[in-house]
Amino acid sequence: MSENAVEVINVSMRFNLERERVNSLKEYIIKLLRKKIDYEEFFALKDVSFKIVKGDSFAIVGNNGSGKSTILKIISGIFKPTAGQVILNGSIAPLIELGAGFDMELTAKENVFLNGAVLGYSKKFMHQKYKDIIEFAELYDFEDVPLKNFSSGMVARLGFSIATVVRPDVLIVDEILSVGDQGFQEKCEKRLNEMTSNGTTLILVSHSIEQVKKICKNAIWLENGKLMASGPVPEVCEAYARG
Ligand SMILES: Nc1ncnc2c1ncn2[C@@H]1O[C@H](COP(=O)(O)OP(=O)(O)OP(=O)(O)O)[C@@H](O)[C@H]1O
Repeated sequence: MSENAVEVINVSMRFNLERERVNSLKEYIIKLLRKKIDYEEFFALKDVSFKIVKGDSFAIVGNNGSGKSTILKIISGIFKPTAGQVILNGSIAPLIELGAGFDMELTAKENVFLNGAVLGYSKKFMHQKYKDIIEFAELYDFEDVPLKNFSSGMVARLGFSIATVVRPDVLIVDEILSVGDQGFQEKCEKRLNEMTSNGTTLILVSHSIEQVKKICKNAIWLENGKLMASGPVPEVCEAYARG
């Protein structure tokens, strides 16, 4: 058995960016037929390698556009990398991105079951967990309210609560903590600490260095898709702060 929960090996990710603005589908098709669309190759990640040991609390830090969400999407299998590979040992529960896994027309209750199904859990299992989910999210008075009437913080609370009610081997948390208020953030941090104490591996993306220092042991720093530093949180955060 490998001691690593995640191994990222020489991963690169290339996107094709359109160089010129196309104003309509008609214009796009005409240009496409005349082969006049120019693409610019853009590397969101360049030859990135790192390992995350089982049970670690691991942060990914870096400025806007540095490739953090892209690497999370590659680890969770949403994107296939252009080059390199990811070895994953165990189950993974990517934290529902704000709004992405939800149907805003449905109620909180309906969304819990919808998300459970998307994550592959049975209806029976979701019935057992339902009360815990609503209680942790503190949404007892809003069970039958459509999500479109929720604040973004309330949606985030529901997403966090669903993703953490089960104990996956690897949990991914992308910025979502920053949306909740102070009290809820502390509750989330406590739950994350409990989960890592029980063997879950946590991968956290956060712009709050204070939060990273509180929750995580190890980290990497990405800049323009390149790995700038990796190691214990204090060292990586210091290097990041020095720029
Ligand atoms: N589907 C896509 N097509 C083209 N370019 C993309 C795509 N997804 C991301 N990019 C580009 O890749 C780069 C890295 O994006 P990414 O979302 O990984 O950054 P990030 O570090 O998560 O940023 P932030 O801190 O702002 O969330 C950006 O320049 C972005 O424009």
